[in-house]
Amino acid sequence: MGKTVSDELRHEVLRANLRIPEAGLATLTWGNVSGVDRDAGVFVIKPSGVSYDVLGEEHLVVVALEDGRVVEGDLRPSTDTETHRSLYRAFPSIGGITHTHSTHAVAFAQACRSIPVLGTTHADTFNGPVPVTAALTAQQCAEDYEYNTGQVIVDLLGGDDARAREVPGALVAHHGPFTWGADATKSLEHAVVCEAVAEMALHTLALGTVVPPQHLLDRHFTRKHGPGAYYGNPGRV
Ligand SMILES: O=C(CO)[C@@H](O)[C@H](O)COP(=O)(O)O
Repeated sequence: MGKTVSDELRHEVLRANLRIPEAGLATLTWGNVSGVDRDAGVFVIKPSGVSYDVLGEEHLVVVALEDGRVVEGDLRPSTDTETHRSLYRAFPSIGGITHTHSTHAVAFAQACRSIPVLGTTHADTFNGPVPVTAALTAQQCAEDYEYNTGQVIVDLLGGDDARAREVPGALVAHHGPFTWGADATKSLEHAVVCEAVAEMALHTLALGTVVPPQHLLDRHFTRKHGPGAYYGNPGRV
């Protein structure tokens, strides 16, 4: 079978995966990045359990958006593959997805608290708190757990693609952050920002929170992304 995805997409997905340890976002192999080719109806994702220091383009796995079948690749795709697939199918603007277990974002996920907007660093990327999902139900865990891990994010955002563009990430309760973007590279960059603002928020909350003025937050988001509807309650956790 000929190659199902471009060399460019493979290279971009590999590079984004290798930036997970470079950015200090993962312990062991606790993170994965994918990129989608919607015209081909597939996405490329990191194989499960493969260490970043041996990861190569030849290890990446190509998966069908429609039903999750492996269409190319010899290794088992990431355990989070169905979560990625669930998000790609719900939000058409998403071109890439990153999942990590980065320490400070996971702390908020484990506390079931959103990452509040406490400053312009956050507002530059996320037009609202990085929200946290409800915990998966026993049934959601028993059936299609990984797909449902994506569905709780979809439910959290109301399936709203516009909101997914303005707040390109969410915390899965008791688990960790998923971020996304126009491509794999942007999704990784959003994962870096998510972890950075989670750490900043944790320190700010310890010092005593001062809710930033809305006009300041709006100015920072809109100067980079254009006008948008502001979601969420600034500073409320
Ligand atoms: O969320 C999890 C585990 O809770 C995963 O992200 C693993 O930490 C990485 O799994 P693979 O991508 O190696 O299958």
